[in-house]
Amino acid sequence: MITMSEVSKVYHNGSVALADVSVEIGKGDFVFVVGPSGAGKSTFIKLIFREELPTSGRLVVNGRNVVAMTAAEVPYLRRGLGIVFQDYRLLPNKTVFDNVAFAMQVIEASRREMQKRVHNVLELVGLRHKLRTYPSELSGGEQQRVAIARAIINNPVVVIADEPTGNLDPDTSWEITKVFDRINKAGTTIVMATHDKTVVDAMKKRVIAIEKGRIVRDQVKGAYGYED
Ligand SMILES: Nc1ncnc2c1ncn2[C@@H]1O[C@H](COP(=O)(O)OP(=O)(O)OP(=O)(O)O)[C@@H](O)[C@H]1O
Repeated sequence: MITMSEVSKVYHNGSVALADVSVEIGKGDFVFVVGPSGAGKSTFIKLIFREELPTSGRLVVNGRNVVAMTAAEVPYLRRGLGIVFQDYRLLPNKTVFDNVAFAMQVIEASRREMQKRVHNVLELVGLRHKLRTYPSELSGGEQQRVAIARAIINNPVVVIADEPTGNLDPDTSWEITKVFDRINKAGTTIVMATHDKTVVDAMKKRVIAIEKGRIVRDQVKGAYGYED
């Protein structure tokens, strides 16, 4: 699904965010990316959806060469990815239903099929009853559920999430993690950068730890491994 080979990322100001990273993430994996602040976790996520380009190295995502890709090809890459952020990024003037439906790539789906699909993903994240609600009327956890529904509406092969529980209390963080687990159990690869020790330790999934831009640990049933 994702193959990084000797990937480095140096920002314009000289900051070395990633140095010589090689890693393979396979279909159906559930991976936590952990590490101290400034270690390179967000950069790792940004490279996968080509928000940033590697300075050197090779990166293949869903069979696409992300480095050689033209700007016109980027939407095709992103169509195969679901992306979730810490701050939800919902459209404030659209209802829950419309936020999710808006992201749907309608090829030849009828309106009825489209509605069914939106209802199904909202059911999966536990928000079917909030269809006509606006984001400002939802709690943080509910807003993140909508963002996850939007991320999976096109059946992505991989869902990547950067600190998705960063603004949420511990109980809500756990609920959101369970939603990701449900999506993973249906076959979708999950890559989640997080500072959430409780969640990582409870889930016992693969843990990739990054420090100063380098992978220092890659465990199959890992733990968070830091005190914070
Ligand atoms: N756009 C940018 N321009 C310059 N330097 C950057 C940029 N983005 C990140 N950096 C630097 O690259 C390094 C890695 O940053 P990154 O955001 O990937 O870390 P992180 O592990 O996600 O940190 P945090 O846990 O605090 O979110 C840091 O030194 C950071 O200052």
